[in-house]
Amino acid sequence: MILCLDAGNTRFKCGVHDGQRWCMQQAFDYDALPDLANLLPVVPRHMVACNVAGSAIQRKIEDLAYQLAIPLTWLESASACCGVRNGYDHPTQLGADRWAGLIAARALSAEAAIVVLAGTATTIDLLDAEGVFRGGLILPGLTLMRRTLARNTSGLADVSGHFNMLPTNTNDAIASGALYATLGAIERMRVTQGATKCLLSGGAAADLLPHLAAPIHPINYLVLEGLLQVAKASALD
Ligand SMILES: Nc1ncnc2c1ncn2[C@@H]1O[C@H](COP(=O)(O)OP(=O)(O)O)[C@@H](O)[C@H]1O
Ligand SMILES: CC(C)(COP(=O)(O)O)[C@@H](O)C(=O)NCCC(=O)O
Ligand SMILES: [K+]
Repeated sequence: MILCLDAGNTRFKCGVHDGQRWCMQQAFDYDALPDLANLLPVVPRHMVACNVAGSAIQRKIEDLAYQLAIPLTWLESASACCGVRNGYDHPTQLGADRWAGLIAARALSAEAAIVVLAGTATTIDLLDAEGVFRGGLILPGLTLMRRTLARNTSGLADVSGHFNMLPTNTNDAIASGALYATLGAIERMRVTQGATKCLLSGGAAADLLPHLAAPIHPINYLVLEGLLQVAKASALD
């Protein structure tokens, strides 16, 4: 019984796996973290976590493990793990959530793939057919793009608009601009790297999905799948 926890900059994602299947997979606001023990369907035996949200969140996750009285394994980016090799100049600089996403992608298939995590930031990473992470992009996420425009202009507000190929009002122009920028980066990565297969995950994935060309594989909680692989490789149960 493994508790997998992915701490992102907006929310944390939590999954409980019983060795056969996920008993729970859910995204929570950080307010819920101190009480998470009461929200779990079962008592886990181990926790595997990754965190890109800073040291205060790290301490809260450590407190949770203490409260549950279970060992906590942190996933940190490294040179290699679970059949993936890390091509970053400094492998430990890579966000642990991206590393988990790449590990999950490799476990799902041995084909080359673009891994897109659409969260607070959007990351677009290339995993080649040999399991090497070759490099990737970091963009502001869709919400962050819209919010940044609103914060830094006097004429634009953060009001949700709709996607339009040729927007004719301000709100749609902002929403469509953020989508075009993100879709353009994904498609350009696919074309220039010759890897058309694309795995898509993250809280904003649903906004991107209708606009991306096949083959596109939406996967809920890809980072949790990567953490589970790490748990399995460490023979945690
Ligand atoms: N209920 C929600 N709460 C927060 N963000 C949401 C929600 N539904 C969709 N989103 C979108 O998902 C993004 C957060 O995705 P997530 O994968 O949880 O990010 P992170 O891993 O960075 O915390 C937000 O920036 C927003 O675009
Ligand atoms: C790129 C990120 C900010 C994404 O964070 P998220 O959107 O998941 O909250 C995170 O993976 C991070 O802090 N990475 C470290 C730098 C890097 O990956 O190069
Ligand atoms: K992300």
